[in-house]
Amino acid sequence: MGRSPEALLRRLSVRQRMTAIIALLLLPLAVLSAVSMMVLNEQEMAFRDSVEESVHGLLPLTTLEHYLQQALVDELLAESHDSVPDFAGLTQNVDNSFSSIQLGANAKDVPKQVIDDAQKAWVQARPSIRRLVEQVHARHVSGATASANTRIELERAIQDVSSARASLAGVLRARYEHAAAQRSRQLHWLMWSWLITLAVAAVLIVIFLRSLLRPLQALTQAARHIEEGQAGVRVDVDGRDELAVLAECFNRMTASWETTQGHLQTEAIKDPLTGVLNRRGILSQLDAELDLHRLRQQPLSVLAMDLDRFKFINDHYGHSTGDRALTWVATTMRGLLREHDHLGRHGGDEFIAVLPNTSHAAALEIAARIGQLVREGAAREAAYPEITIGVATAPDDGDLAASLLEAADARLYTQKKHRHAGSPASATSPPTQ
Ligand SMILES: Nc1nc2c(ncn2[C@@H]2O[C@H](COP(=O)(O)OP(=O)(O)OP(=O)(O)O)[C@@H](O)[C@H]2O)c(=O)[nH]1
Repeated sequence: MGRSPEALLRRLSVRQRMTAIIALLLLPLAVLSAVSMMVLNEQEMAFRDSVEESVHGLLPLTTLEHYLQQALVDELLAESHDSVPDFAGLTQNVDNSFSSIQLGANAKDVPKQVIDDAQKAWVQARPSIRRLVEQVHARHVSGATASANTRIELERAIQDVSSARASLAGVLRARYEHAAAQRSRQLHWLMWSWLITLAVAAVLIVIFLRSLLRPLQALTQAARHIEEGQAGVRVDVDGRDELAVLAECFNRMTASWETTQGHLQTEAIKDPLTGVLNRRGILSQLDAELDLHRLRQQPLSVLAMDLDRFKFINDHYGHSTGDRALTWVATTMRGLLREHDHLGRHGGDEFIAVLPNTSHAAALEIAARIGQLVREGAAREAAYPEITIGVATAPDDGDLAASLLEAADARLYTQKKHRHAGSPASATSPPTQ
């Protein structure tokens, strides 16, 4: 697994990982939400300032321009329904507007030259406008008409106010566009921040979930393999988390189960008295060796063995002496046979030996050696039996367990018959007999 992020994560427990993942997700999301709120709030305030600035800057100039134009139209008669504007108030608003724009100019959002030009236009126009407003006011009170000079002055003042208003509108538009561009950058920045945070969160969640799912999948798969009967199934133990502990337990449990199963399987095919294979074990080995024989086309021999006068031993020396005799015979035969030969107790005082890759002649020799060893034992010890052996070989006697055992049994009982009739036959009779 190496030192992948998943492997590093698995050094922490699942509980620690969950806490870390929640902290890692919640912290940036909380910070990002707070920053987003601040940015949006700031943008709203900037927008409100921009509107107020437009109202306070442009409205007085527009009012003045409108008033002077009205005065021109009325030929300075000042109609009774048209009131004189509060010049001082309007002037103050325009001045405030310029000073706030200049403050903003420090932030370099509008070229300074543009603001200076607009302010110059306003400063130039202000005295004459003031004077005109006062004149109009005076005439309004007295009802006098305007002189030609006043008209010219009035037209010039209108021009000055109009140019000041246009300049101011340009400044405000430039400021608005600058602020709008900034807002758009901020929104982009916020959008990317959210996207990156969510992408990182998604990657973290995927790594976290994989660090949980992978070991669970490995455990599930291992359990399935065991269910299907596979042996030696183990899961990799990575990290130090709860799932690693579970994997370790699983492996220990599987190993112990396999050991128990091995013991049970061995016990199931073992003869508890003699330690050689029991009937089931020897027949199953015979089947397995016959499969190999068919595959490799090598001869396979079977010895069917029956102890002689065993009933007599039991009856005269007791059952436990009979047991000892059985064990001695089994141990003697096992010591004589090759390691890959199989020996089993077929039942009572009957034994079967399965000799892979053994010709009939070789099997007869082995049978003769067994017979001789057992006879020697019986000669030494009165409570030991003798033995009769029938030999059969595949493929000459067939290549099925039943046919081989039948042939070996038939030869065994032929010899037994001869023995009981008092003319012992050779244990090494050829299978053709
Ligand atoms: N001690 C002991 N005796 C057993 C065991 N299993 C079977 N027997 C006895 O083995 C004897 C087998 O009978 P037989 O095959 O007729 O005995 P035998 O005297 O060898 O007869 P032949 O084979 O004709 O020579 C019986 O007396 C069974 O009770 C065992 O596990 N222990």
